[in-house]
Amino acid sequence: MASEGYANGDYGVMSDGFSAGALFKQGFSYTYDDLIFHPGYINFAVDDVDLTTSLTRNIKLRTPCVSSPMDTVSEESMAVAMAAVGGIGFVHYNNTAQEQAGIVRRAKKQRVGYVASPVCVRPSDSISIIDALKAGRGFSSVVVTEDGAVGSRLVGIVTSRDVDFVRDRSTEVREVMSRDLVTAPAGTSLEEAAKILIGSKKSLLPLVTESGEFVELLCRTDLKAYHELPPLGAPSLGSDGKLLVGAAIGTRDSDKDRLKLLVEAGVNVVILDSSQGDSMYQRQMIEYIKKAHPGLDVIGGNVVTGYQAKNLIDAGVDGLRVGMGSGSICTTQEVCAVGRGQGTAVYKTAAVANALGVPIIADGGISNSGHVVKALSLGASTVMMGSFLAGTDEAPGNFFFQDGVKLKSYRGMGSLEAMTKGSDARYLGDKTRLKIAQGVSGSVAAKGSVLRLVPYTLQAVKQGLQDLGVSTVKAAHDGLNAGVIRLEVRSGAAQKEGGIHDLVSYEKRRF
Ligand SMILES: NC(=O)C1=CN([C@@H]2O[C@H](COP(=O)(O)OP(=O)(O)OC[C@H]3O[C@@H](n4cnc5c(N)ncnc54)[C@H](O)[C@@H]3O)[C@@H](O)[C@H]2O)C=CC1
Ligand SMILES: O=c1[nH]c(=O)c2[nH+]cn([C@@H]3O[C@H](COP(=O)(O)O)[C@@H](O)[C@H]3O)c2[nH]1
Ligand SMILES: [K+]
Repeated sequence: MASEGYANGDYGVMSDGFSAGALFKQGFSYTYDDLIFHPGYINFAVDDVDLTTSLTRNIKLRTPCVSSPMDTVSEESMAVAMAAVGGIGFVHYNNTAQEQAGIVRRAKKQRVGYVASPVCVRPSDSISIIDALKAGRGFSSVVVTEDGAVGSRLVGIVTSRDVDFVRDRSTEVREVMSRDLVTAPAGTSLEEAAKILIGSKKSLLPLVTESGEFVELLCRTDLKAYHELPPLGAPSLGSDGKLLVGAAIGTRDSDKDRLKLLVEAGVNVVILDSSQGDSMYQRQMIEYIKKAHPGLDVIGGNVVTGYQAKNLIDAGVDGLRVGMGSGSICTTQEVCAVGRGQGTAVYKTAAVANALGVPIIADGGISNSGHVVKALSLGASTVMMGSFLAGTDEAPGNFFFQDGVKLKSYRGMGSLEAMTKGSDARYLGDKTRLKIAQGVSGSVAAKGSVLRLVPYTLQAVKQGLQDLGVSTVKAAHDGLNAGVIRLEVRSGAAQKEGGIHDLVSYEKRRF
């Protein structure tokens, strides 16, 4: 029984499934889960898959993952970790401009492997401070400096071994601290510092300036953890030679002052953070930034249509953030009746933006490696993740337990909780504004370190691209445009079949 394709002699290659162009013409809004790709031909090894991609017109990344500018996702540790794995973090702006710029400045200063913002105490502090640190932060080795801050003269180190058997917890740190210290000169390479620390058999190695000021800290526990991690590869560095760090700002007049501080702090790229980016506010802001800070890349959004994308590209953006209502904590589609299924949104915006040389960030709705493969294959150059990265060691906030499960808080930036905090800074205490929530506040399971989660996820993404028969992100885009990559919509039953089924119990271990 010859099908139309067979009759043409293509044996179904080009008539099986749909090209993206044909599939997305049908009037439905598709999510990632609605869609499934046909496998292609594999003529390369999985390790030959290269995920190098573009974040913006001018910024390239080795890893197509970025962290969302949300206050339960992206602060200093996340920005450092995302750059360490070859991606980038976007620092949120639900804080004062000074706080945000401080986070950017510290993240950019950080060297991968060294402790981010090491805690210091003063010699006159009581040792109960160590008890509090152990309870709240989970560590008990700290550096003692004259002023109790980084940059001040190093005088000692206290570890739990120094304070274990001291009954009087008001005893001053100076009485118990170790003064016999092994140090390394400021600027020592990680490799060299690691050798010194391992050789010393101590738990901490402070790096000090010639005049004795404490500047950086290497920790044995971290070193052990790194040793067990997949190799991280080269970090994302800016043209300044420092870690690449992004930040979000709004489109109000006050955001111009915020931006000035961010630029002074060395920010490499900014995102204009809005649920509906095709606005006069955003156009005015883009025009302002391009004049005031001509070297700075600007990402506009969010958008979900080709029309919106074209408008922001005409206004001068260097990258676009795509997604409206697809986020795990989003209620925008319910509250405002606008948005789009994320699969359709990525395809439709990328079709316009890629042709004009502007990369797309697929933002929201990423819950597994398959979603990353789908986003990249539908035209995105990077994916932005909120919930996927919330709950990692590097996300802000402390872990807590609920019914025996280890959790961290995660909330939408349009949730009442986030707005109430941010409005104080953003709207200068305007409590008369009617606040309508477009997001919720909740929690997510603990996921370990970004330094493990992202590399494992990307290995799965590489396997996905290999199955599709494409070895680069660009090849995926080209294959989709040429109609060589074929896809179709999964029925409800097909989606069920594609998931785990018919088991009485199972354990899902991802890696
Ligand atoms: N991606 C998504 O689906 C969604 C994301 N969110 C997130 O929630 C947060 C808040 O989003 P939005 O409420 O869209 O923030 P927004 O700051 O863009 O908009 C808030 C309100 O302020 C107005 N506005 C903005 N600039 C203005 C100016 N210069 N003068 C006067 N009015 C101005 C806007 O039109 C809007 O009514 C963001 O972090 C966003 O990413 C919220 C909803 C959906
Ligand atoms: O409707 C919304 N209300 C909110 O309060 C909100 N906060 C964040 N976002 C958007 O969701 C993205 C993160 O989504 P995921 O958790 O699915 O990765 C983020 O990157 C944002 O685009 C929101 N959307
Ligand atoms: K949603």
